[in-house]
Amino acid sequence: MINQVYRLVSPRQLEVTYSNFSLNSEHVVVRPTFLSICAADQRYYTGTRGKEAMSKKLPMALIHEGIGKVVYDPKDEFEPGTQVVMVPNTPSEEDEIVAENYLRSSKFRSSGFDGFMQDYVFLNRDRLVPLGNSINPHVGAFIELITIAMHSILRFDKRSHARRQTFGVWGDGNLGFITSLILKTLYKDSKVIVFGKTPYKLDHFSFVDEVYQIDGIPEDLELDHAFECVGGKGSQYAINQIIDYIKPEGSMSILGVSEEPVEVNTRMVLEKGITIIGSSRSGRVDFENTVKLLNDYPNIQEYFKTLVGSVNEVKSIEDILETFEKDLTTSWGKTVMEWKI
Ligand SMILES: NC(=O)C1=CN([C@@H]2O[C@H](COP(=O)(O)OP(=O)(O)OC[C@H]3O[C@@H](n4cnc5c(N)ncnc54)[C@H](OP(=O)(O)O)[C@@H]3O)[C@@H](O)[C@H]2O)C=CC1
Ligand SMILES: O=C(CO)[C@H](O)[C@H](O)COP(=O)(O)O
Ligand SMILES: [Zn+2]
Repeated sequence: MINQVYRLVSPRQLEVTYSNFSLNSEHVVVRPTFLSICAADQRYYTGTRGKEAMSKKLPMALIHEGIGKVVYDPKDEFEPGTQVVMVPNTPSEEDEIVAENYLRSSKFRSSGFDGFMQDYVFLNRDRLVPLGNSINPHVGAFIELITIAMHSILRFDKRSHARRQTFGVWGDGNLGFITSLILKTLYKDSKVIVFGKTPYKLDHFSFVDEVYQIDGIPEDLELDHAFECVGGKGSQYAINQIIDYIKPEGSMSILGVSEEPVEVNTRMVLEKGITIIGSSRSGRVDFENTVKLLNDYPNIQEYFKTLVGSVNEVKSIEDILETFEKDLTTSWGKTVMEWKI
């Protein structure tokens, strides 16, 4: 079977390549339906990912957030038409301590391994999680980003001390929204405070207890634990502000990706005995937990719908380019592609 793969070859330049796939293999074949653009895809698309990574990882198909429908399963375990979310992390070994997304041998789609911008995606059987019919497909498109927050909260829960009166979340964008919403859902008795830069964005966080602009935080404010969901240059400022406001022995989860190393006030990390928890990507179990969360708390989906920035029909390479450019100029929410190419 000839499959068309839409690969980024250099910044802002895509090419169609044709790859041959055997239907007799073990892979389940999925037709993507709704895809969503991640900040990581934009770093490759615009070429800001850094020269070395660009030359090492390109050409490749972008996008690691998406859902689709099964079109062919050689073992007939998935009915054709089954709605599934695709897991971008692809492990090749198991470890009893190290999770699949931290194994250096794992491949991650749209990071040196073809992502979901293809006519058909050929996936190992365990890289699909059935969605059922009660999940809105526009929200479904960015389930992978929800799994990132779920994964980091699970890591935090296992590693932090038990006092959870107040959580701080830095970042008034997509990941900050998702993380604070899940914290508010899972830790009902805890206070969640969001810290951001833009009043218009902070207005979307109607479900949290308090929001502050980062230049107007009360001096006596204190937090038990905090999540950094900023990334880029802003993450240095956010991390150091967290160190200032967190109580001794609190945990700080870092999720934002920075291209350059950031300077951290290690003296105060030591003096306060802060636990720093790095968190990257997610694995199958996080997708299962996330689908369960969306089904267990139908109300949460209503909030996630407010994170859908736009839904764009994609029928050609020009449409892909237009959608990536539109995403760059969008200040709020996720850019979703309805994949009709
Ligand atoms: N660990 C992981 O596995 C994953 C990490 N990420 C990373 O998480 C980061 C956030 O992603 P996403 O939410 O989609 O991006 P967004 O751009 O939507 O969100 C970041 C937000 O933080 C705001 N901000 C900037 N500086 C500060 C600051 N000092 N304090 C508080 N807020 C600040 C930004 O405002 P403004 O735009 O005005 O500067 C923006 O609104 C990115 O680096 C992304 O790559 C994403 C997915 C997975
Ligand atoms: O977005 C992500 C997961 O959803 C990760 O941040 C992304 O995979 C990082 O990868 P890269 O090293 O290619 O930037
Ligand atoms: Zn991502």
